[in-house]
Amino acid sequence: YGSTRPERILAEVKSKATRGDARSVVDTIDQYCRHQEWAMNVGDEKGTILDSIVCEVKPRAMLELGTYCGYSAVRIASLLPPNSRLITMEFNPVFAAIARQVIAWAGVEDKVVLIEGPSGDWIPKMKKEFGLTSFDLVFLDHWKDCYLPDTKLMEECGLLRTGSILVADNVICPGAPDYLEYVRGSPRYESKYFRSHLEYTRVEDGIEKSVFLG
Ligand SMILES: O=C(CSCCNC(=O)c1cc(-c2ccc(F)cc2)cc(O)c1O)c1ccc(O)c(O)c1
Ligand SMILES: [Mg+2]
Repeated sequence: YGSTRPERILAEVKSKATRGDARSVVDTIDQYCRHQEWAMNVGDEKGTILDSIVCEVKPRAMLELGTYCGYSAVRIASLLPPNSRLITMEFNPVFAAIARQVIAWAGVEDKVVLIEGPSGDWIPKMKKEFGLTSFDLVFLDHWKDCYLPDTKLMEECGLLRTGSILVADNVICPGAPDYLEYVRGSPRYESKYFRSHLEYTRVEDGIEKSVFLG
């Protein structure tokens, strides 16, 4: 039931996942999207790659571009050390409203700040709005043709420091060719491709991890 896919995902979480248990929220969404209806969460396979990077980096300040239903926000927040923050940005108010409820159900709302609006408007304001110096880790999972312009904007706004890490979903499917060419060709990045599959399918996709060298 529910009129939109995100509403049906939220309904599934409320009926099947244990309140306050982030892992059960993640597993419930994966189960639903694998067996009932596909949705554009990073998913379990690529999610495991993301988990390993989050655990390795232990970010104090992390940014996610593209919240959707909050699946990866919950996944990431459950791994963050105490007094670390994930700022997650969603353009679509309908997605944001659902994500807030999924994040609350998982009990990670004290680690997640969800902001709504276009990334191009928000990125120049982040330092002032959040008292930030830079992001330790950025997860790009929003419009694929925004990966490159937003990366350049984050560089220009001084939101990346030597060692900041960019993790990009969907670099093969739907694909972000201009972004890939940039981070792989630029002397300012050290890039690595993690081969995987499009969430819940056998279609090839992958995650690109790029370290900003300053
Ligand atoms: O949806 C958006 C943009 S943000 C979501 C970006 N993410 C994707 O597009 C995305 C897509 C796919 C994918 C889709 C179809 C396929 F056949 C194959 C792959 C997979 C992913 O993992 C993704 O992350 C939005 C914004 C503002 C609005 O007003 C609005 O209506 C919609
Ligand atoms: Mg994605």
